[in-house]
Amino acid sequence: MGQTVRLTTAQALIKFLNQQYISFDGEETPFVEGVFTVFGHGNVLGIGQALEQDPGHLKVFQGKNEQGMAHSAIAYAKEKLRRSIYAVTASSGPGSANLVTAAATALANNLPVLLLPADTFASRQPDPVLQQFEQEYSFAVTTNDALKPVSRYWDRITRPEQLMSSLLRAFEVLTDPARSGPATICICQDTEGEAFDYDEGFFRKRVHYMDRLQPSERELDAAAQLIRASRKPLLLVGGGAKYSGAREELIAFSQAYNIPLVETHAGKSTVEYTFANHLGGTGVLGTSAANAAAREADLVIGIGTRYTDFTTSSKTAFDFDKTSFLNINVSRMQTYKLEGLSVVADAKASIAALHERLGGYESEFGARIAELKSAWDAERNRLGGISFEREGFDPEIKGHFAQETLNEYADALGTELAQTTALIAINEAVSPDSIVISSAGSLPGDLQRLWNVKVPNTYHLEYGYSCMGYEVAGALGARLAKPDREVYAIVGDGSFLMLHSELVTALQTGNKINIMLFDNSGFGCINNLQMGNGGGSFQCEFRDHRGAIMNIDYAKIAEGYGAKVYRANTAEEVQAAIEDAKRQDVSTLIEMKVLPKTMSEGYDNWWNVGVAEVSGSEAVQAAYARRAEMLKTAKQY
Ligand SMILES: Cc1ncc(C[n+]2csc(CCOP(=O)(O)OP(=O)(O)O)c2C)c(N)n1
Ligand SMILES: O=C1C[C@@H](O)[C@H](O)[C@@H](O)C1=O
Ligand SMILES: [Mg+2]
Repeated sequence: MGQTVRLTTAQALIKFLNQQYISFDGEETPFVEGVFTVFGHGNVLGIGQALEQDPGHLKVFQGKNEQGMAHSAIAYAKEKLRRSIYAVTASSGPGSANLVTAAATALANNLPVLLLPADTFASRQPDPVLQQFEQEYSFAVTTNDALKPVSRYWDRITRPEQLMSSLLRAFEVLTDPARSGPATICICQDTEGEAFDYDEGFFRKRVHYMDRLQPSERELDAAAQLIRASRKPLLLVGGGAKYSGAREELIAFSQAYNIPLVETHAGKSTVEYTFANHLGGTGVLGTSAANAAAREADLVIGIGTRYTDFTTSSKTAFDFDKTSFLNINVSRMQTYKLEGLSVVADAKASIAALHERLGGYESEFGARIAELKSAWDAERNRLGGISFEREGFDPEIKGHFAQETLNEYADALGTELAQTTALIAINEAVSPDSIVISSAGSLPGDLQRLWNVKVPNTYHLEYGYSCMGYEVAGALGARLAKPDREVYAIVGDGSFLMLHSELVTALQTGNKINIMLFDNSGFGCINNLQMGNGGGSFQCEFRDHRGAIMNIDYAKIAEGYGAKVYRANTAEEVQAAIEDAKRQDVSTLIEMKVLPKTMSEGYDNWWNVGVAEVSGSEAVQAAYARRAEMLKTAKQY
């Protein structure tokens, strides 16, 4: 052993974080950008002391809610294509518990984040320490154990020297594209302040290489053979393609062999929609063009996709009798799906290598791609110009609300604005390199279908966990990653109510975000789901104890925090507000009252949801029968 340096566990942690670098395609950059903190007794005297004494290059932010700040950290990593992270420290007990949702969000989306919740005392001297719940069957169980199932790596530090092996393992996971996710290191609150003579070698600069996993010759031969045998292959672009930076290879491949390209939420904006062969989002929230191409395809080339239910319309989007799958993914597990041919490799490297093997090949899609795209573009135009009528209005979500109910909403909210019209107006008004971010409710569907991307990597949807409350916090993370871009959080009233406290952090730190608040006074998409499956309207509208539709002044709330706010209830007002918001340095909120049932829906999609098998309602029985019929056409696994 060489020289040693006497540090507390927390000081050693911060020193180590400063020395981690990532190397991707030959470019070497620091891996840990900073630390989000909510201090409590569990971490302020340990990690807090260490950061106050010497943060090194780490930026330190004071979060307002542990889940919120962890969402900011996750969004930052997503925007940085997983090549840079924030750490998040929480105090023990409730602070740790608040991290669970965020950890699961990171896990479902394969996004790296280092979680550092404090734990109870290693010595157990003060037990029960404040916030220790004393599980009777084991004092070793603490709130932090709830993070185990939602972490890619989890450890508890009860002695200072344990930190060394733990951190090495955590960073091995955080920098591995195949297993990227949350690494959680829980440090006992007394241990944080305990000192140890650390080997100085532990704090030397360490470079983590994110090498591109190359496909094998066998994989490439088999894949090329499969494509050559296909008449109508389809490129399905998932998040892995985006993280790998495969845009140019995908465009060249698609162009060379006239193969249409469709995308998942995570893959969206890897290739801009202005590319001629791009048919938009696929699956439950897909465009008519993408879903038609998927049904016609006899080979799906899935690139970095998890094939979620939303992507596959619960395994009904394809004609499984004739369609095969070629799955390119750095995760071997993902390549096994849908009986696909596995290529366990990096997307960019694989597409480039396959391109070289397909000379002379051409798909049989011919002019069909342009035909599908122009039909969809016409439909999108229609959705951008929906105008509400007081009589005989036929909303996109049909047969749920009678005209009187829609009129009641128009009166209560003082609006006639349709959601699709508002969203397309926003798409046209923001500068094309802006980042748009969302995660839950009905807006992801409209975004997936209607948000036309002109600049690559400008669409940020957390739809692995579809966690309400990600939008505002995520916008802050995206802004930290791209400080020169405008960032727009596209958020429903329900999601805003669930969690928006990092707006205060954005205002406090001068990191401008724009919140586009769609207020339809309710959990709109869930109301659609219940009513679309035979139910009534039950507990999803925001009505008060007298049955009146609630009209909440969200703009006033944001104004109270210090944001610049706008109220915009027509497409023109929305666009004018955006123009003014662009000129602001401060964070903004644009409140739009939109009518329920005016989000987009349909286009040959299906979602398998758990309809009641037994019910006194004929409508529910009918919904159950429809589901049973659809399941007959679905692939079972
Ligand atoms: C944390 C969390 N809780 C519950 C849900 C289930 N859920 C999905 S969408 C939704 C309602 C969303 O309402 P809002 O944000 O107003 O969007 P809208 O559907 O009205 O556009 C709910 C409760 C979720 N996705 N995330
Ligand atoms: O339950 C859900 C239904 C989806 O439509 C929605 O987008 C998502 O947020 C969700 O959780
Ligand atoms: Mg709503």
